[in-house]
Amino acid sequence: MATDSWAQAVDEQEAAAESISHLQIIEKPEENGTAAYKTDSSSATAKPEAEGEKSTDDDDKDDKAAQSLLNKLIRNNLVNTTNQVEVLQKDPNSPLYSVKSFEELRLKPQLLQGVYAMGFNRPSKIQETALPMMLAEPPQNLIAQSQSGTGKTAAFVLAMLSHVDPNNKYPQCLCVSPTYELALQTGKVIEQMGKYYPEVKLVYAIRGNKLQRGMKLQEQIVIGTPGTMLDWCSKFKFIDPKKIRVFVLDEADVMIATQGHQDQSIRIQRMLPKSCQMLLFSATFEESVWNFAQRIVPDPNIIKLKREEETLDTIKQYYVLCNCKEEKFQALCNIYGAITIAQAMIFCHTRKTAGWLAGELSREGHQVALLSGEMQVEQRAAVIERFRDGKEKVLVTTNVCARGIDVEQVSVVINFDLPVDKDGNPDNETYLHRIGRTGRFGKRGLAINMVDSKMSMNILNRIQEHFNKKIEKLDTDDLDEIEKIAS
Ligand SMILES: Nc1ncnc2c1ncn2[C@@H]1O[C@H](COP(=O)(O)OP(=O)(O)OP(=O)(O)O)[C@@H](O)[C@H]1O
Repeated sequence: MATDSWAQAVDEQEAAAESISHLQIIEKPEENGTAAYKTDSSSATAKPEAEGEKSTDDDDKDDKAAQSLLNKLIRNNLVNTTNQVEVLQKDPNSPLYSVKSFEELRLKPQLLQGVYAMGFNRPSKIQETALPMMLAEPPQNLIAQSQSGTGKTAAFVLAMLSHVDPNNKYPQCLCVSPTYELALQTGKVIEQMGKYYPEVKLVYAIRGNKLQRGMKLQEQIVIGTPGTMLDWCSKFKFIDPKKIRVFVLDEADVMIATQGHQDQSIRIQRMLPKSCQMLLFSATFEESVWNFAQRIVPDPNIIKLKREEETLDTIKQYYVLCNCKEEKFQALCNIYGAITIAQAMIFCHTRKTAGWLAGELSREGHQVALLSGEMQVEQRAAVIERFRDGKEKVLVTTNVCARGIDVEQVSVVINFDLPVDKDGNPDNETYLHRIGRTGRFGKRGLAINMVDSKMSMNILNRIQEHFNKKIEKLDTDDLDEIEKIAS
């Protein structure tokens, strides 16, 4: 499986490189690169199912690199937020510039053309402040945090492309990403944005991309994973770190979740000149990320953009009392029999239950999509896209996609199993993620929780208390009552 996807990724990469001939992988990864790829991308492929009814939530949730890649694959536009950016300047007395248009940035015409060709009309919220800082002379260091999809990648790609001197045939920008697949995604953005700037070339420092000993890279931008990047700078000396002008560390929160990446990144950073611009990006900013960020980026400007709060205000919440999963399924059939549901997402605690439920529902004639942790990220993205396009009306899943999919188009969310954490306590955050809406999508929604034991009733009560929002009881044997909830 991994071998196929490796081959496919290389094929796609090569096709892209051919169409934009100036940006290319300099060598085809060698055969033994496949094993290395597996190591590098282990976090992006699903782990085999554990025996029995163990929850899959933990491994799915912890698989940050896979989640991040999934988000990138299924995203079709910018995530807008109404929140304001928080800015902490290195020098609080220096004026703070913010731009409302790309013209104000005085970009090279080729780059402005690339930006517009990507369909960007104006800078995103984070870009408004981050871009002037990144493009300033002398260069300023930056730590930026904002949720996935707010325009961070596009921003640092533009900064890298602006800072390289295409006349100099050696690496000037290094960008490290947590996995091979994530590096490829960033590479694609560089290719798109640099479409009209053919002098600038890109190379991937990823395992499997073996270069001849003693060679010196001529590409101006090197993007890759920390281990290979470090080897290329120190062991093999393909890159002269002293000539690097911009160092980007992307997805810092994902990076530190992988053993060794933190140290490797710090070792790369130490080889760079003092004058090198250091940029670090992260979707979240817990203590550990912050500590790491400070080691990578000296004297930083800091930009933070809070994620839009989710709320249960516009959601009608119900629970149904059952005794076993068969009864829960029957309750579900009754609900489907009574009200018209355009699209629903159904969450189960285990892959086994999800698989069983999807089977039962399709036997009843529903068009069902199943999203499960053993699927590769690309397969998950394909399932989500089909569901988004309305090709299937019901999506049965474990937690894997709760964060990846825009649920605003889904009118009904069913918790076939209530979300609990490792210790069996209510997972309020996941509950909110599954059924909540952000202020922007004020549409009404319906959430139905299936309760099948005293324990799950207790969980439900605690969730209810936590959010201080009543969850009404629903009798699914009473058709009239079900009909009322849809009104
Ligand atoms: N100024 C802009 N105008 C319109 N679309 C934009 C703009 N900047 C970025 N985008 C698009 O928005 C989406 C998200 O951008 P980007 O990937 O840069 O965000 P991100 O914060 O880096 O998220 P992630 O870390 O998940 O990649 C992409 O499809 C990108 O092409």
